[in-house]
Amino acid sequence: MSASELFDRIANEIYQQGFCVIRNALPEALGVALASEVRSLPEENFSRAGIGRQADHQNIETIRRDEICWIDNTTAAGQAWLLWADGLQQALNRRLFLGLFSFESHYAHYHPGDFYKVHLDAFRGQQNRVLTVVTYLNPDWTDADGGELLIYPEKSNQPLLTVKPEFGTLVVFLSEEFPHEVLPTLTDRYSIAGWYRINTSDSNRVDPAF
Ligand SMILES: O=C(O)CCC(=O)C(=O)O
Ligand SMILES: [Fe+2]
Repeated sequence: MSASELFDRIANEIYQQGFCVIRNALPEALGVALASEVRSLPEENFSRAGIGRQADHQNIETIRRDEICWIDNTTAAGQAWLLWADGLQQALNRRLFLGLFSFESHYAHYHPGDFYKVHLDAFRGQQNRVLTVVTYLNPDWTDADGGELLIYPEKSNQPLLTVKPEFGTLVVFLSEEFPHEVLPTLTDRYSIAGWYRINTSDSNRVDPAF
């Protein structure tokens, strides 16, 4: 699938249903570079992620346990990823007039036993995170490894989708509309989670939602 075919497919599915899951979507060489980088970063580059300004440390650990490292363009892999994400941003803006303005993303490492309970990536009305993008960097993932992403409809606890965190799978969804969770993983689980924002007057506030 060419980049433009892939971006067309994402745009169509976002337009029609608000989410899409595509296997083997990430360009192979990019996935390989990212999978290798995330495993070679020093442990101290990763830190426990937060969930909200009020939550204390203990609370956070009952909700999410992953460790994250924000991606910038100081490495070749980071640069290639941000370029790819920019291509997707431009394609979605051209096709859907979404007005996506900026992109932020981090590597996430879930150690065995780690999870992320049901949550939304953005709060309605705050117009901060508009679109979530997740991709997985785990070659040889098996069903026994757990760690699935479950995506729920807005008002139901029956999952719409179960996604295995397999290398190259790409998940895109409207951040305000789909509660989702990561089931406990049994082995090390590596991914990237990213968000496109639109340009609001408060977009320069530090971490408005999270
Ligand atoms: O890794 C995943 O499957 C989803 C991660 C997620 O929901 C998040 O980081 O907000
Ligand atoms: Fe999320």
